[in-house]
Amino acid sequence: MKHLVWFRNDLRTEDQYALWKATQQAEKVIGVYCFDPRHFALTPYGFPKTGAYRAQFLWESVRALKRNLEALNIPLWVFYGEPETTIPELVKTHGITTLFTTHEWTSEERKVTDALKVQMPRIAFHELQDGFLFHPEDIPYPAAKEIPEIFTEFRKKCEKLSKIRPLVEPKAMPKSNYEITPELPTLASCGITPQSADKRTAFPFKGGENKALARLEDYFYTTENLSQYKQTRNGLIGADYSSKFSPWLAHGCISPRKIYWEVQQYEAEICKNEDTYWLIFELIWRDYFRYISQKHGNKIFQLNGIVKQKYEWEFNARKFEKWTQGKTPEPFVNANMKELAATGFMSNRGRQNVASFWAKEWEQDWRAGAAWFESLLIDYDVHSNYGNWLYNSGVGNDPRDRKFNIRRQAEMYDPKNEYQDLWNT
Ligand SMILES: Cc1cc2nc3c(=O)[nH]c(=O)nc-3n(C[C@H](O)[C@H](O)[C@H](O)COP(=O)(O)OP(=O)(O)OC[C@H]3O[C@@H](n4cnc5c(N)ncnc54)[C@H](O)[C@@H]3O)c2cc1C
Repeated sequence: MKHLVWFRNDLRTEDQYALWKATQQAEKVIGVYCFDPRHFALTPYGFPKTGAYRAQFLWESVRALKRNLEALNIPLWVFYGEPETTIPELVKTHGITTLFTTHEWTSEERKVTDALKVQMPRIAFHELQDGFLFHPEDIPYPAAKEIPEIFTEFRKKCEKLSKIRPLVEPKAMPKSNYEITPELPTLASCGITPQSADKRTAFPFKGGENKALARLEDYFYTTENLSQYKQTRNGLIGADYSSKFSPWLAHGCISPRKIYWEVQQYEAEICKNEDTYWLIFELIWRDYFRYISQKHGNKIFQLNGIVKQKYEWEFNARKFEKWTQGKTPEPFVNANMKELAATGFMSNRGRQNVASFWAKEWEQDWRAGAAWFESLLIDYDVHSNYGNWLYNSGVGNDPRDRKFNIRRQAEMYDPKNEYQDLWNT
């Protein structure tokens, strides 16, 4: 059996189900990653779907994956091209019989997978559920339509009735499995001009599995910041107010299960408190939005979202420019938007405020805001981004439908104006 692992948002070797399965009883295993030109095209709003910060992080993550696979004697083929064009050719030249990949269900990803299946009818496709904390087969909801609309209900039932699966390791292949493959296409060939993040960045993010593990080691064991996580997570400045795991999770450089088991170890060895639990709590939010997107499908991209109530929305291009450039009447919103534009990152507190301002204060089409985040964020993840935008815009899973008082938020979370001074002056 000759196996191909098609990597997408799962750029790791440890605890990666598609790779793990592919390396069981295989005669040959190769990997493929495609920088899909459609991911670098312009959105209808006129800015790129993938901006320079995320593109750079992605490129670093793919390069790291290639090295880590090499250590397992597995070659990684990397193309700039659509998977529907490049993969069938690779399958033919390598006599591949079976394709392993992570199951993706959002419409753009689905279209690509389905087109590929049509083109390769003789290839056995294994799409594995991965990237969750609670595996879909282990949750107490047999069908996606049964996922509750209230997060707390989901969390409590999963915590009570589901177990987190142990980690899995791929098998190394014999040396004869390896073949030399071309270097990665450059970012320039994807139409990206590399851009370095502003020195004021909260974190100098670098892509790849090893960097993810290094951050985990640092945040848990070197600094023991995990012991204060719940108290500091609403911070705005610097590396350590929160874990900064999101870009690695979004690209699949680390699995949420790995983080979960590491928290268990930390709790056994160093300290167990509400703060250490809270990181798991937040990872459950991440899972929740994945399940919500499975449940509601394309509704998560639609103006009225998943609620029945209809709001009046407008799209004013001048307001959009002011919001994206950090030129609104609200200094706290401006500081956050400038940080995003200059670094590709923004704190969770900042994201909630700028989203609320755009959608609730100015009552503008929330999808434009979500598209801007998609372009800029290093940690862009379709489920978390659209799920949170729906939530903050009053068309998602927030039973309270809140609007943030931005001035009050700035007083509470930036009482000495340090954050606003950092970005607004
Ligand atoms: C409007 C809006 C858009 C967002 N878009 C994204 C996105 O595209 N990608 C993304 O990963 N997160 C998104 N978030 C969630 C959250 O802001 C980030 O995950 C978090 O700020 C990342 O920093 P951290 O890793 O230090 O988080 P930590 O506070 O250290 O949390 C640990 C992990 O828990 C998860 N998590 C925490 N908060 C949330 C949340 N509200 N929703 C889902 N998962 C969460 C993340 O995986 C995060 O890495 C968005 C939030 C808002 C309000």
